[in-house]
Amino acid sequence: MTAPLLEINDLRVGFRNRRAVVQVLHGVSLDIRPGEIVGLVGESGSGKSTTPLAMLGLLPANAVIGGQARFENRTLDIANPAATRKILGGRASLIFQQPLKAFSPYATFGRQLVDAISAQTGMSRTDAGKVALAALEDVQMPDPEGAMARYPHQVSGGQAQRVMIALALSCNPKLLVADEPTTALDVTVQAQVLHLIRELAKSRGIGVLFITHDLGVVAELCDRVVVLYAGRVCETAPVAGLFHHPQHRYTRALLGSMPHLGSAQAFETIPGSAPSPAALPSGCAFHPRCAAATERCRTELPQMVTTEAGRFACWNPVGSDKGRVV
Ligand SMILES: Nc1ncnc2c1ncn2[C@@H]1O[C@H](COP(=O)(O)OP(=O)(O)OP(=O)(O)O)[C@@H](O)[C@H]1O
Repeated sequence: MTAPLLEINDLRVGFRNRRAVVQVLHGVSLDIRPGEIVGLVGESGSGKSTTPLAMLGLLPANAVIGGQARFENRTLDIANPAATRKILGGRASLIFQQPLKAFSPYATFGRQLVDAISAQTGMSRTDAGKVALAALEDVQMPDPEGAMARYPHQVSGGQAQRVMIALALSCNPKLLVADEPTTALDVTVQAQVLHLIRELAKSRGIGVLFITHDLGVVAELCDRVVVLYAGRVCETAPVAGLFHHPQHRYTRALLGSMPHLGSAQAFETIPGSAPSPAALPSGCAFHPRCAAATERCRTELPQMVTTEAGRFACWNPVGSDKGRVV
């Protein structure tokens, strides 16, 4: 197996407010290999966005960060966002949900791409223009030359998302963080953008961390999944294994809450709501919402168990229902 491009161990993040530090991530570990697409899923507030922002050195000044990270075999000083940015700058790119927020409405895409590429690489504007055009061709932008002359309001949401991906790819990143990039798109355009991300990751060996709350997208796109609950990884496994044999009760509940197309089976809702980081339940944070919770779940934090299929942290995993843990 190839060595990880990025490894994060025991990532802890808190946000300082006037009275205290509210802990939001409690020791998140994950890795991403070249060409691998890792999905990061979880409910709102579970820490999906905080994780990559910490990895990229993009958290605000009130963040208190701890843990270890390595990128391309170099140790990152994760507690020091400026030092992390220095190493990752130009090696990692971020795309997010609202592409139009990445661009000024007052300048053409061509001008903005050329500005960004020449600022990042020191290239002349003429050379940066050629790189920009090639990047628009790589993302299969219809009429790439025409797109260079267009303003952001003159293109569709899907096309703006392609330009943002072109911008992200123009610095030849090794790592791409995609934070819900297709949530605002209609389903056909969403499928095209997912296909594009997969093709680019595989052909260029880019490691992708894809953040989403949509398990359908994960099934279509990702190689491996990391499930977050209340700032902790509760399960991680290759996508097929996780969908067919989830171990953590929360993972199973999430899968059960997916609508099944063409199936008469009603989807289940997860009772209650995700806890606030400032008031986490004792033991397993999911226990108040879990029908299979035991006394141990209420009092003791579950330890991470590693199996051939993946890792999970649950005192009473789904596999134990059949008398065995797979
Ligand atoms: N700058 C900040 N200052 C204080 N608290 C923050 C800050 N950024 C995030 N948080 C808190 O950290 C927790 C995790 O937020 P995060 O945005 O990572 O969750 P998420 O899983 O991405 O949610 P969503 O799906 O809604 O985007 C939330 O409780 C959020 O309020």
